[in-house]
Amino acid sequence: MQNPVKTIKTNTLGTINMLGLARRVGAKILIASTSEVYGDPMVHPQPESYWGHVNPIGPRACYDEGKRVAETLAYSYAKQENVTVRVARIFNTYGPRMHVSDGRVVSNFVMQALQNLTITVYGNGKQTRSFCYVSDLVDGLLALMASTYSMVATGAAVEDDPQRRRPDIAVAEKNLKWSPKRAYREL
Ligand SMILES: O=c1ccn([C@@H]2O[C@H](COP(=O)(O)OP(=O)(O)O[C@H]3OC[C@@H](O)[C@H](O)[C@H]3O)[C@@H](O)[C@H]2O)c(=O)[nH]1
Repeated sequence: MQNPVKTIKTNTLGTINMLGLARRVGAKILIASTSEVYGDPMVHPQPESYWGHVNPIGPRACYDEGKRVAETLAYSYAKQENVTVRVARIFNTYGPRMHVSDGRVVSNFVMQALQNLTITVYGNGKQTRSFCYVSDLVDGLLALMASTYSMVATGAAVEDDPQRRRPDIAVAEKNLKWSPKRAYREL
């Protein structure tokens, strides 16, 4: 990632600006989200109901978390401000008119093959992706914008209440020599 700070600013502040504009002019707004909201997923294939497995401070975090915040903003504006939002989680898309230095795998391999350069397979090459041809993506986005379907939840307040929380404090114990002093029974 070339510019992590600009990446997260664009995804957060940029989305706030656009959602504010949509509210002002009464527009329906499409949030072009990403499969990256699932991080390195533990569930395959990934349904919309899956919350993901994202490293919040990893090298991709500004993009992944920025997009997650963008989705949160969209649904918050929908619930609180009645903005009509549609969120599409776009997977790896390819097709004509990709920029030669886009950097994604399909255009990289095509450019490398055309220039007789070595194909750059990152890592062990065992990773997989689902690729979507650009016209299929456009068809899907048009259908989404034309539909009345929205994922805005209307359930009870406890709908995403975490089932378990318990911190592993080994790192703080080792590096900070910190551990909690008070047990429940003393309070
Ligand atoms: O030259 C390359 C480029 C990429 N790769 C590999 O190919 C795989 C795909 O990587 P890409 O850079 O094309 O993109 P990704 O699939 O990770 O994400 C991209 O498409 C999906 C969208 O949701 C994301 O927003 C977008 O960044 C990765 O495992 C990557 O390591 C190579 O082996 N060589």
